[in-house]
Amino acid sequence: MRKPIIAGNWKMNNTVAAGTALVKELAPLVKDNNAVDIVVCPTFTALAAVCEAVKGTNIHVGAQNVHWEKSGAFTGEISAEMLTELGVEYVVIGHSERREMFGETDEYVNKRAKAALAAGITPIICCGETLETREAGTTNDFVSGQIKAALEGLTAQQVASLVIAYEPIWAIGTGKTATFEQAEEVCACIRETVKAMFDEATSDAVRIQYGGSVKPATIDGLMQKPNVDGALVGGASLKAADFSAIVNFK
Ligand SMILES: O=C[C@H](O)COP(=O)(O)O
Repeated sequence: MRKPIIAGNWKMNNTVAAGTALVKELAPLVKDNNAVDIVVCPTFTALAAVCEAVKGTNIHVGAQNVHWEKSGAFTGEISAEMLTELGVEYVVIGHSERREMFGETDEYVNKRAKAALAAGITPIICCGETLETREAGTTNDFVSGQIKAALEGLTAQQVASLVIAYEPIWAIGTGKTATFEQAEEVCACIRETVKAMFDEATSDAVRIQYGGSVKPATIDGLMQKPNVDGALVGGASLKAADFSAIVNFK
């Protein structure tokens, strides 16, 4: 049985003050929920303060990116060790915004995932198609290709421990959630891809989230789908009332 995981990707939102205020408001609203792994992913600058603010709660902290090298001349980058030092347990890797705006490639995604795992951080590996790809009818092939590249060279044990987020690009920040059936179809395809690359035990264990305009009104239906194990939430994770309603789905 896979434990659901719901993560809030704050993207470039929330200062230290706003981020700590948000988790302090969120904590009492989700404190009795031990059925879900709850994660918030602040900006780099707010990580230390948010890690401190969630101590003693059931909220975990993720970063939004990580570099694959341990240290060196990589201006503007952050290593896995710098994250674990703060208490960061998860990292979002290969988000479509990074792929579209910051030159993120499948090769980088793979290197980041390996570095995170080596440091004991759980990667949340993002994949998802554009509207053009969906309309061309090649979504499953495209997403499957992203997953094969991202997981190349990892062990079955590592893959079983990580999280994959399926986020159709056309549904991100647009208010257009994929239908529950569309989400399920691609999440099932991702699980099949993992099974073909590794084995059934690994594909049964890996957790797959859906992301893209997830709201309190849509989470219950999504979570009823057998291959959807949680959500990666953007906009709705910025309000404690909305995010807690999503985390506390029925
Ligand atoms: O990482 C989160 C996703 O990009 C979803 O964002 P959204 O919920 O604002 O559509």
